[in-house]
Amino acid sequence: MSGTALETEARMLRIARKFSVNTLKSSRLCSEHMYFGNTRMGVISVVQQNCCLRSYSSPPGDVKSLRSVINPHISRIRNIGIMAHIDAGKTTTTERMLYYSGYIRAFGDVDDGDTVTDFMVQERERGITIQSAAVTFDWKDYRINLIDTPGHVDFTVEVERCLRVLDGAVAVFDASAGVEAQTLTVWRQADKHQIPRICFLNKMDKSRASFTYAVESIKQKLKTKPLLLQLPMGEAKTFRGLVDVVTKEQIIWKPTSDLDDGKNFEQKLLLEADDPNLFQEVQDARNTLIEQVADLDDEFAELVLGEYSENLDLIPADKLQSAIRRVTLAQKAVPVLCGSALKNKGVQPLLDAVTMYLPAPNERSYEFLQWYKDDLCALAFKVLHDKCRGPLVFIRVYSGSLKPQSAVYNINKSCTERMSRLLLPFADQQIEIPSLMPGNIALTVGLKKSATGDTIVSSKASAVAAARRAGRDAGGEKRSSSNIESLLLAGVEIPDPVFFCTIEPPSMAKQQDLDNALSCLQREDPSLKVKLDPDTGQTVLCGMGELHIEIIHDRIKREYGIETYLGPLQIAYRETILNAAQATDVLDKTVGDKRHFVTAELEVRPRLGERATTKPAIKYAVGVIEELPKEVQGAIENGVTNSCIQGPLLGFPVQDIDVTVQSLTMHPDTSHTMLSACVSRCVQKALKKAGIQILEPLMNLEITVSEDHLSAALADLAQRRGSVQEIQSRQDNRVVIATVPLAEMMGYSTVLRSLTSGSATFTLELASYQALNSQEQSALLQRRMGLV
Ligand SMILES: Nc1nc2c(ncn2[C@@H]2O[C@H](COP(=O)(O)OP(=O)(O)OP(=O)(O)O)[C@@H](O)[C@H]2O)c(=O)[nH]1
Repeated sequence: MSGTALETEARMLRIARKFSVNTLKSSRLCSEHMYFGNTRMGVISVVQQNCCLRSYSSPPGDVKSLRSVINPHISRIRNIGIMAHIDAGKTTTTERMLYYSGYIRAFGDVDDGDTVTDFMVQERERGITIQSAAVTFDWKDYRINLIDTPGHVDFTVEVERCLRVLDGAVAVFDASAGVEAQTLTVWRQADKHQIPRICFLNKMDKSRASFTYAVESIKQKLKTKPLLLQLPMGEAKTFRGLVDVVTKEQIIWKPTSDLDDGKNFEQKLLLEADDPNLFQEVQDARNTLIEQVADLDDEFAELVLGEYSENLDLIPADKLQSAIRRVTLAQKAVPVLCGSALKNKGVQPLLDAVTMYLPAPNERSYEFLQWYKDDLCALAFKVLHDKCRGPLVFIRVYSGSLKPQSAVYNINKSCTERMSRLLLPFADQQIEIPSLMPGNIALTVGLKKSATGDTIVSSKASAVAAARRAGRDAGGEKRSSSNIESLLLAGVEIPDPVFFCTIEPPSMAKQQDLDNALSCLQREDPSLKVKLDPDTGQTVLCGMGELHIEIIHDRIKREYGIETYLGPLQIAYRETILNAAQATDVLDKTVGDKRHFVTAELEVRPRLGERATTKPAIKYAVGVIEELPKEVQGAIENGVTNSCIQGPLLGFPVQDIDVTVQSLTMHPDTSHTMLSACVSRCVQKALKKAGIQILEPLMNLEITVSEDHLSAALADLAQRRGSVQEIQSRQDNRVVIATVPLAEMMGYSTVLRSLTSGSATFTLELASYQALNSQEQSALLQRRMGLV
């Protein structure tokens, strides 16, 4: 056998063996990743041969169809996210989806730490999803790109980033808890991105599961119209199946004697004789559904009032399904399904609903796409670091196409990069493909500078052409360069971190390694910020929560082998101004034979009533902007933005200010760097004059606690400057809704656990920034100066 043939066979054996492994215990980041050949032909031949190796284990049933579906028709693609509160069952549901679609031979168990999508060591140990993992699989004739998103609020940015590339989402609920805090947060994020959703009431087998309660909480808390497409047959211990309200078919899972994997179920029309009460319930539910849909969809209303007005029973299932699809896509209502992922019930109908009711990529509209026409526009939405192949970047293509071995241009980084390979992330395998078409998602190899959230286009010329179109189509309105840039970007808004701490390597010799590790981690996770403390020269980590920083610390140790020391965790305060103030600054420097001369006059003003932002609004007095070339404007904007990164009092970011450039004169030889420096100094002067107010992060806190421990939790909250807004009942528990300053929440999880014997859970989410009173502000100043 030739060397190549031997290699191919070895590869085939490895592939076959890998499919037969029931549990995927090794970390996939370090494991050898297999390629199915470099060319399309290679893909076909290896897959065909592999299909013959049935004695090892059959590969996923549909792998052979890869030949025809490397780039399925856009209408057959579903880019779907699964979102929910922590522990609602997203990972378990994903595993079941992969199993039923044939991409894994046995499902993993979150509790045993062997799932496919939770693959980082920390995720397996802690049983939570930290980084969203994108997984591709086929269900019937559809390509599903599924993204499992994290439930912990420290990783909200991960959720936001995923929502950007999704066309639809499945919201998973614990049927015994209904809508929980994090679901609400993610739901709002999905509203912001206008993502059509379906709801899956999971855990119907749990002792306190209640379909009615969960539906009611969706109605009340999410302020949406649930469309009940299924009714459960039994609840808790008696939960055994579902009735499809649209088709009136009952689906009952029947375990075989040796296996209860949920593959075996009976689907048949529900007859009155089977269960008269249930039959009537389904009949009523179908009529209600028809009325709801007719209220929301004119086309369907015509059918109901016309052809079928005499007998609603005669409305064909496919007409009702099409109407449900239209109202779901228009986000006028949300289909609701139910099941138990753990007990293997309800996941196949959920997959059918995903393909039936959620949109294809071409059914969504994205504003930025109009500027690209048919040119490539893609978004890098996730970066992984593979020890052998370097950074792997997950990309979604919106328009145009992507090919391996080609150069692409990153708008955010203003650089051209070369991409060597394109891979489809099929379950835990990656399959090399020759091109990626609009609407699809893939992994790229070779992009070294691209980070999560970057927009990728075919070339600089294409970016310039798009910018020109965006500027030209502005309808006479003058847009600043940063406005045009934001129009072109498919990127994600990253909230500012609320916690920070210093991080030190064990010795100076390891500093370089630590810097490398941190820059890799930052490319993966843009919510992690790293900066250098200008006074002490120490590296500072800024993150979204205690858990976030803890995980980063852990990953540096495990993945990069560096034992680091973290300083005490501190709060990321903000600074703002109390009054308007003006300042003038003059820079006059001669470097070599060049004279750099600038005079700048600026005014700073508090911005009222808008969403808190650290991005200063930059304005120009009448007559100033007309005279300024674009590059000079860019340098001024740079200077203003830089001066707001570190406020004059404690060095925290400055928020909510307007800066007006009142006059500016400069010598023609002046460099842009000198101009920025002068503007920056002038803003700092004005800020100092305007009076600085320190702001602290105020958090929304939701504690779910049993009645017996409620008073202990409330007493503790009072000590933390907490303000209780509402106490709700949720089944046997109480839910405390409060706001509390983040500064009072250090180590809260440990305290709450001991106060409530581990029975309470909580979620914490940034609400706003509130002003410290003068006593608190001077106490903080003293602490920061080391006086107390
Ligand atoms: N009774 C019951 N338990 C379930 C069901 N689905 C999941 N679980 C359990 O609920 C726990 C959380 O499940 P996961 O799948 O990790 O939930 P998740 O939403 O992915 O959690 P995070 O990634 O941490 O946000 C595990 O102990 C599961 O075994 C279900 O249908 N019924």
